[in-house]
Amino acid sequence: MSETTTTIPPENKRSLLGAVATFLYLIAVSLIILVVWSVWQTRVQTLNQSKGATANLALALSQHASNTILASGTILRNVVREVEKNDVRLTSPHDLHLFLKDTIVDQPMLSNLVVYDAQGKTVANSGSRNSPDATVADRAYFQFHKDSNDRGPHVGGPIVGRLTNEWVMTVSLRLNDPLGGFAGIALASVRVDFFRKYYEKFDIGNFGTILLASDTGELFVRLAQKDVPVGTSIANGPLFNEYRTKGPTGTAMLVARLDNTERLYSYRHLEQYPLIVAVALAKEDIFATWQAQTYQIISITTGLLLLLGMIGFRLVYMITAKDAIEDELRSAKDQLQELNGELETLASLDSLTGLANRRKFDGTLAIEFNRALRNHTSIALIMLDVDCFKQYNDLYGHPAGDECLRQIGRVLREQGPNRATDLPARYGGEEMVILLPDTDRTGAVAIAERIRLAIRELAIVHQANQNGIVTISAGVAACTPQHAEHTAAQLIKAADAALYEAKATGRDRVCSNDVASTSAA
Ligand SMILES: Nc1nc2c(ncn2[C@@H]2O[C@H](COP(=O)(O)OP(=O)(O)OP(=O)(O)O)[C@@H](O)[C@H]2O)c(=O)[nH]1
Repeated sequence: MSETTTTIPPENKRSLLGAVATFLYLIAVSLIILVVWSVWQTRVQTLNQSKGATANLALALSQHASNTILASGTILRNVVREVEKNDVRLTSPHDLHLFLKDTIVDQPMLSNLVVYDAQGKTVANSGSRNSPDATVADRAYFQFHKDSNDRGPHVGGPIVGRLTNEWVMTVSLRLNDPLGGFAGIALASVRVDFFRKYYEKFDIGNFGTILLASDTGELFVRLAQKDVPVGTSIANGPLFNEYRTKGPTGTAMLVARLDNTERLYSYRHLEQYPLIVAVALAKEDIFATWQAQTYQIISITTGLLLLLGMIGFRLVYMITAKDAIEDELRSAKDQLQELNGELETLASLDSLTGLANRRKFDGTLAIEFNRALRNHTSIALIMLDVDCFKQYNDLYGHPAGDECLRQIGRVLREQGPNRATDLPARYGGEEMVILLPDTDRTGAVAIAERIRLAIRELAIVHQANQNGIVTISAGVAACTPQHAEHTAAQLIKAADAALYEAKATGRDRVCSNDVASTSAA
């Protein structure tokens, strides 16, 4: 029977398991790399978007501050024009007050408009209160205009307005007398609160901040959770360090000293005025959504990795189990083959004598006869029969007869075959045969004679037989088969005829015969 099951050598099984483990490991590592990469990319994107948003807002707020100052400057220019039409010293304070009062209407950013003379004393203001003895000669903006011919607006502060008592940013212009000499200043007080209210409209998260400061570091506005007084100096803080080292615009992640919070700052120095605006989003706010998404992704990835691990274990288990089942099947098949072999042997054996049975003999005779026919070799057959066996049974009983046949069978097994192809068999009853392929008549007769003597040597007592012991008679036939001339049946017939002759001529002897002479007869 041919082997049909495909068996996998153990080293191949090990390498298959190794390949499965490596494959799953690579999938897991790739998944982790992919997740880390995508999480990192999202973080970079989030940071870049925030950088863009804060930079844009800083630009918009710097524009707003510039426009506010520009508008204040335009108003002041009208005042200057009005005052310089005459000498400031000749201007009527009452008329000027009315003019200033008219001018400030519909200007919510301004808390006051004032005209000061060359000594820093108030000529007129837009408000109802006046302090004619008070002087601003000590204020920096007054000193600036006194010392400079510059006719552009000067931005100062933050200061608390003496008349309005509120924090303001000052925008001022120089007044000249007709000869070009210093005649005083016109000043607009821009409410710090105006900026604050505007900044409050923007969403800067829970911990973000917007600030407006002079470029020397004094705060006008700082919109944040923790309140810081107007006028506080942040000149030595990280934002101004950044501004001093990196230039007029920039973006940086900094930790504020005022509240110890890490923020992404975008700052911008106004192009024309000595002011800096900065917008900052807290790192905590920027990455809040990213962090939540990252936790979700990590949970899903962990789930996927666990699933992958379970699939891997299942796969390895299945491969191992398949191997075990294959091993079991193989061993069952081997056992089955062994049993089949045993059954086949049993089916071809005679149970009493242990010789081949009639079925086996018939099959072997057909095969060997054809082989002899093809190869032109001789084939011989010995047919032997126990002498007076009927009397033996009658005398000693059937069981004794069986035992006698068993002993004769053993002699045939031990003495009969010279070669592997020789076949001793029980032909039927107490008749036995020995098939001798590639053996001629002389050789077969010699074997038959040897067996006859060996059975005599058993010396099994048989009172009813001549000599008082069990003997056999044997008929031998042989031939070199020729096509269309000889058959196996003829060989049997010739051997049987020789046996008949042995019996007829006195038993305990071997007679031989030719197949040809038989078929001729
Ligand atoms: N005990 C036993 N006897 C068997 C067995 N097979 C055949 N016999 C007996 O063998 C005897 C054969 O007797 P016969 O054929 O008359 O010949 P014989 O008595 O041997 O006389 P010859 O052949 O002329 O010498 C019969 O009595 C069968 O019953 C067997 O398996 N066991």
